[in-house]
Amino acid sequence: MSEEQLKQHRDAIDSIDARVLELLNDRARHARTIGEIKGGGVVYRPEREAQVLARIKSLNAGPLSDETVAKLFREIMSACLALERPLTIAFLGPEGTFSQAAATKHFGHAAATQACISIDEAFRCVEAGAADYVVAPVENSTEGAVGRTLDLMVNTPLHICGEVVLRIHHHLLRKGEHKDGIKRVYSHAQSLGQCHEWLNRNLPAEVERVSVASNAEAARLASLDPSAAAIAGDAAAEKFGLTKLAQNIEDEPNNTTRFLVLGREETAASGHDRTSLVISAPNRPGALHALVEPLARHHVSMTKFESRPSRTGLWEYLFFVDVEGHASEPRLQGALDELRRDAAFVKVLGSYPQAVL
Ligand SMILES: O=C(O)C(=O)C[C@]1(C(=O)O)C=C[C@@H](O)C=C1
Repeated sequence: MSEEQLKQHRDAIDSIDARVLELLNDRARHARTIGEIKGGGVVYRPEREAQVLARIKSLNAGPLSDETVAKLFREIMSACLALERPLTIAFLGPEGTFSQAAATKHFGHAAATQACISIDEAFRCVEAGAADYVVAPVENSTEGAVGRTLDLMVNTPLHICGEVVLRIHHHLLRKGEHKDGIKRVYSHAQSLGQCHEWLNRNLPAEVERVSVASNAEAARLASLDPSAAAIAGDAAAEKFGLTKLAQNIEDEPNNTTRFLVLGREETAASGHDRTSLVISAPNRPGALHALVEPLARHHVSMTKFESRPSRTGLWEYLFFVDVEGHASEPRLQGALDELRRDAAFVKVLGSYPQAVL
């Protein structure tokens, strides 16, 4: 390509950038006015954000991929929302955890993130109004449910307002380039589980596996201890200046974690929603069948069913159920009315848009 052709295309890009900039600020002015109309009320509208992103994907004619344009618009909306009022998102810290990556994926980079020492603390922070939303892991495709998040949802006054699905890549990290002399590997118990086979095959049996509060904490400890390594993701590696001795060491190639977003308000229907419930059945034959039967009869499809001891000291279980649709839809209302009549305990944890990104 000649210099002349190159210049022509760069001139075209310069003039397009000027138009894009003008349009972005036009959009931002509208968002700021919307913020004024909201008059100090709730600024974040998950159902509207999901609709904007879904529309952008459906309008997209390429060559940029649907995923790429959605990510760009995610950031544009994040910046527009920050003009209305900047949000603070509580997550299980320290900085560099997958929970923080999930928070940024969902709210964009204009939202501030607040590291908390535990999932309990992150919930409390939002319940007390010290942060706007909490992002908490709820299930991993390899390791299953995150029990603490499920337990906290039973009693919290917060409502689920969104979900984030994050692809999880783990790396073996260390200060320095050498694999020799590793005496222990730090990581979160879930991550040690997700890399169990790889560790068996690649590290001597005497290397101790030490579970710590988070992957980022594991990376911090490994950065201080020359005889240690950590299993953690990219963000933690970067934050603590660790070298990747081995990449993508998760046993399951499609290792993903689903996070829930909770806030103090309920969310309106977006048209493509999910509802999470927790139900408990009396301990008698056929009780469980009686719980799910109304869902089938009202044509409500179930996308998750998870049981968990109720922690009352009795031998009873709670069932965490996800269904398609919003609790305000008539078919779901019908099923919920029947459930409330028959079950020992029913709580709607929230209706929220299904993940778009
Ligand atoms: O539509 C709104 O309510 C807005 O505030 C605008 C906007 C956007 O940038 O599109 C920003 C924040 C909301 O969470 C949803 C959408």
